[in-house]
Amino acid sequence: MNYDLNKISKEQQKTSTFAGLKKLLQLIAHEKRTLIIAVFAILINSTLNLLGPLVIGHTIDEYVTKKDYSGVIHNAIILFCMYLVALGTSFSQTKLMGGVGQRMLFTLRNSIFNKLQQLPVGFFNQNKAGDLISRVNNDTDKLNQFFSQSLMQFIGNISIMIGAGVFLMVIKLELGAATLVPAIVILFLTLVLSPWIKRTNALNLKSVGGMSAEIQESLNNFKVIIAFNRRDYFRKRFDIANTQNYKTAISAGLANNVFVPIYGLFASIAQLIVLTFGIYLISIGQFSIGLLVSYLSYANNFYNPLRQLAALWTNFQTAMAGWDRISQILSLETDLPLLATGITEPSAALLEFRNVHFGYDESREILHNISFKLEQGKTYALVGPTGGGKTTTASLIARLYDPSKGIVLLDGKDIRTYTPEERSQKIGFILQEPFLFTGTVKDNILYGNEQYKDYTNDQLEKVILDANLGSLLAIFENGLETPVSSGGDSISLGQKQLIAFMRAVLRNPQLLILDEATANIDTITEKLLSDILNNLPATTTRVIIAHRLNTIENADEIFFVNSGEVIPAGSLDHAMDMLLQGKRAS
Ligand SMILES: Nc1ncnc2c1ncn2[C@@H]1O[C@H](COP(=O)(O)OP(=O)(O)OP(=O)(O)O)[C@@H](O)[C@H]1O
Repeated sequence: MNYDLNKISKEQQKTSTFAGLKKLLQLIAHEKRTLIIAVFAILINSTLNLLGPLVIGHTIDEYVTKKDYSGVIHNAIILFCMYLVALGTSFSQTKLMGGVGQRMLFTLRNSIFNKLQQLPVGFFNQNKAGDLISRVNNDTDKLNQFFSQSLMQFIGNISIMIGAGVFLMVIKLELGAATLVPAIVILFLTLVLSPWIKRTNALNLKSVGGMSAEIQESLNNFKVIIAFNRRDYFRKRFDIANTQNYKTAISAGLANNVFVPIYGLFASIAQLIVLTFGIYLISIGQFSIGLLVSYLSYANNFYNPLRQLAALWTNFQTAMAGWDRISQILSLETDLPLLATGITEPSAALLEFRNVHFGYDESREILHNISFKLEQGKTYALVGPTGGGKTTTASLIARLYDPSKGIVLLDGKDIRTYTPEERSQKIGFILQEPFLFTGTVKDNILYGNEQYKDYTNDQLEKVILDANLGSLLAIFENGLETPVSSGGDSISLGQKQLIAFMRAVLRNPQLLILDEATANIDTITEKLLSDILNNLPATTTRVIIAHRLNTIENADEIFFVNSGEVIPAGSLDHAMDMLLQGKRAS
């Protein structure tokens, strides 16, 4: 399945935008009350702004021309009160919408992060972490900016424009129609230019993601970069990503500002029309000076928001481009679905591969028609040349991936019918590169362990001793409280593997997979691990992947994994022969 977010087809993109928009509306559905109050506040604000010019025109025609200064002061006080109320409504809508924006940002980031947690390993193989981080941080912020700052200005400006347009038409129809002609041209230009604005902003967001991916990759590999003195290589790669970002940012900047002068020009043309046509109407006695002053104000009230709408519209297009990138993630379906029903048959085997085929992508099959059974309480070894398919086989046992054809049965049931919790309870997997996060040895041992999560150190130490893991814990200077950093750099690779080993064993799984789990451990500690493995409950099935054949000498059965085949190798000697015969991965 294609999980590469940068290779999503136009068709997929369309569906995901639609699904995404639906989801976006769902995200703010519970804010209905706040939104209604904010819209109400902005409508009051717009109405007051619209009434202002009418009061001014009326003051000129009724009081200024007749030199009635008490009337002027009276209307000035009314205007002042109107401006105060307008200020209050403007403040409250800003506050309300700021809250809506931040809450939406909060929910959205949580939704994306939750979605990322549900996606299968294939998704992370195909996408760069830096790009994903940029989507979670940067793209969501574009939406927040639109919701907290632009949306209400958008509604406010449109309502002022509609109101001003109505006043313009009502006061003098033919003058109103002439004043609004430039707006129709602007509307047409907006419709024509919008897709281009969205596209350039999408490219810019993509390049921000690309740059973030470069930074993340070089930071992750800084030791290798320094050791091989490849700083120049990464500098060049970053330079390319940065140049790309610079170019797309320039295009986006141009696209985002193109409307400002266009709108400005048309607003000025509209004012010229009002002045020329208005003065002509005054000269033939069909219009008053007060009305012309009001009229000019309404024309400004119509065209000024339009000018602001230029900026708001590009904000909207940027937000939508960001939303497209976010919704690409939110609309992804996992290819590891939980099946409601599946094959269930009584089986003596704890795990069975039945005619399993698998490839990481469609172009290349890694496992071809594999069938084998793992029985309860037995120890199995997977041996074979590098790249032969051992980790891939183990990954399918733990359902990190699903077969492209065939079926994996766990305890006689299709493995796809187990929830992730049930599956991880039954299967423990110690990966080649153990994952540790910042905390202590205790935090890392208890990762994902519901049973002992509230145990005190003393209680946990007792559990560790009972599980024969005491000798491993003793290797850590401060025992359970030994600090661990997320990269695991405060401890050695072998120590990391020991923590991963304790973590897996304490969960008491029915099936324990060790993928090169002792590759970085000294011979004495390896002997300790071997004793611990031998003393696991008699029902525990073990699958051991190892290059060092002495690690697997006690295995009940050895499988030779090579070139997409998993073949029973019989004895250790025979496995050794197969390896020595020079069978390499092809
Ligand atoms: N994430 C991946 N995406 C694409 N191909 C992969 C991926 N992981 C492994 N492969 C390919 O699958 C094949 C089998 O790899 P696998 O890691 O299963 O071998 P292995 O026997 O465990 O090797 P090793 O002994 O080095 O750990 C290799 O050709 C490898 O290139």
